[in-house]
Amino acid sequence: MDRPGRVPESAPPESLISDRVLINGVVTPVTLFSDGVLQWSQRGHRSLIVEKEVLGFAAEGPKIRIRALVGKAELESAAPRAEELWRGRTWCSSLSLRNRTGSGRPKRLFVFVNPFGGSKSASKIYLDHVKLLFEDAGIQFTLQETRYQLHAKEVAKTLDLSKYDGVVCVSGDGILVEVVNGLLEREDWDAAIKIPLGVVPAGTGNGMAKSLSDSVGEPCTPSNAVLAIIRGHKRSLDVATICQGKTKFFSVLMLAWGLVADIYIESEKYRWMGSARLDFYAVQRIVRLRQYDGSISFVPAPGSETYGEPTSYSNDSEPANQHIACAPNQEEPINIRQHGYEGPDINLDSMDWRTIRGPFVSIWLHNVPWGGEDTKAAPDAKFSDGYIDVILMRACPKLSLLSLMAGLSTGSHIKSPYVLYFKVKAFILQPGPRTEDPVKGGIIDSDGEVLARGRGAYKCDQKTLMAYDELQITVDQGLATLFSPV
Ligand SMILES: Nc1ncnc2c1ncn2[C@@H]1O[C@H](COP(=O)(O)OP(=O)(O)OP(=O)(O)O)[C@@H](O)[C@H]1O
Repeated sequence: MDRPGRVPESAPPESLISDRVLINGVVTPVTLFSDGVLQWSQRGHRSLIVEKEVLGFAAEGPKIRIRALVGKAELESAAPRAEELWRGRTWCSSLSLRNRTGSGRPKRLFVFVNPFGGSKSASKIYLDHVKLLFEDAGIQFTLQETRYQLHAKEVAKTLDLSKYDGVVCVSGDGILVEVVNGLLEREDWDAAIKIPLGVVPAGTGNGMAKSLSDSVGEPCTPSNAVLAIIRGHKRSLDVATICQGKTKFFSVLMLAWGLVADIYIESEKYRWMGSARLDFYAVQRIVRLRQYDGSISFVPAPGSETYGEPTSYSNDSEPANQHIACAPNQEEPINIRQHGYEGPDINLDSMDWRTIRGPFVSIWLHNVPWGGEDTKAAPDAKFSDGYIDVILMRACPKLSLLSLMAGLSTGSHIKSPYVLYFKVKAFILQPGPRTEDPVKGGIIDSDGEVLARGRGAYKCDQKTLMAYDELQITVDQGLATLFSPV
């Protein structure tokens, strides 16, 4: 608590309660003000903003234990220490009331931990940061380790949400996406999707956690993410519905086709390299650059109307069977859901569509600015503007492409003359074959899930949710809710 006291303002807040109490054995005058500042004198003026810095209180006989975060170093490293012992039950109830009411702090949370995500550090992050801070904040929580792929989605589909004030994912983005898909596949999806979702970065792809922390200029650390959840601030998040006929996937981060998808997915074979695999494989792909035929159509957001040529809406993505989807190279169809959210209720026919024809190097759609902790893919993306950002790359000299890819960490790639960057309300992707090898198709990836693999693409014998064919993407503004630093 080594901070100077409050800077006096012209109209000072009222004192709610004031007393002389024992702090670490020393009688000290303390005041709680109406703006939530707790101020005392001990070797100079010192203060705490109750709603922001105090995690919790506990009455211990005649004493109160206050648990607070004290200083940046502790905030970034580990759990805070229990700080001071104070006297008086009136204080306890005043502080608790201040701390709990109005701020929307969660009291009961359901916590997923993926022990196998990223560098397998989620369990340690849970023990070192999440568990301790939640305990200090007096939050009750239920822990669920994910045991297999899609386990989190399964649990989210049936969880009794009335028992919780939020669902937290100690993982990469993959578990968050599973939870969103699970919630939206419930019959009560419209109530279920309102539950606030928290992300504590513990995977390889922590794009959502990074987007949240960067929006307030904080480092993307587990402690910062946990504190944001404890404080209980919330923000809305757009959800994109990707559909092919009746098959749907709900995305909160991104969709990639072409170079970016090829780098993410094909570099899996170099997983042993850690995150360096992406840079290593990106250079390989740029040296032997592929281009893809195909086209995109979109409803531009205001300000993006000059991109592409006018066209009319047509949706040819209707597989024969209404409840199954089957990629052309698969023998067995994948069963899909029959209940739940069907996507935003908008009349696409009546909208002004535009189109751009390939060949393309890459098509990348982004919902939030960061695709990972080092990838500022869509610098202008907003959590809930109701639009998706499109980053379109055309063929360009290899050196320019290398410098463009290097600019991904700062977002400067969008200034390249070979990149088009604009916002859309709805989007249709018609993926085609590689220009230099037309018997081969590409990969379509959304939020880490391979949605479709074309003929001859990497691991094209594996099952995918959709066929390498036309996909339609629509955005539902602010459908989901996130715990957020502000
Ligand atoms: N016990 C488990 N064993 C194997 N895979 C799991 C397990 N639990 C969850 N998964 C899968 O791990 C994937 C990655 O999850 P997570 O969100 O933690 O990390 P990521 O950063 O998105 O990806 P990764 O770390 O794998 O690159 C998810 O798709 C999830 O289905």
